[in-house]
Amino acid sequence: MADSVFIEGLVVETVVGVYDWEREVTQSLVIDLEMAWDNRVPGHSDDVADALDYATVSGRVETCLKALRPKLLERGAEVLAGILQQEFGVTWLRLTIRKPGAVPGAKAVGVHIERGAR
Ligand SMILES: Nc1nc2c(c(=O)[nH]1)N=C([C@H](O)[C@@H](O)CO)CN2
Repeated sequence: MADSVFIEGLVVETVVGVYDWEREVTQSLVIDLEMAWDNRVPGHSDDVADALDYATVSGRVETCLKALRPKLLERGAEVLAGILQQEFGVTWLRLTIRKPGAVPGAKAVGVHIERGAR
């Protein structure tokens, strides 16, 4: 089953970073997320209760990162993956967190993680 629900380019403003100055400001993170989901069920019922609601997930991602204020992008990614698996029942996910402007000369830097099995 190769179905999925995705979120692309979700911008979240939060405190993030390992350096002292970074703990005093907010910076933008850009989230891309793909989550395995059987879309046949909502495809037949036309009921959002059967779907993985990308609006609800987006809100949870934003709330989590704003509260977490991680030092490392890896920490943000790992915590988000756990929430998606435990709270939303996502069995497999691929998550990218980009930190635009973190390295002068690079468009963005960041991390990719993949967790679970399809
Ligand atoms: N693999 C990582 N490397 C670095 C991170 C990170 O989150 N993961 N963070 C920093 C600093 O916070 C940097 O973004 C400040 O510009 C450095 N390396």
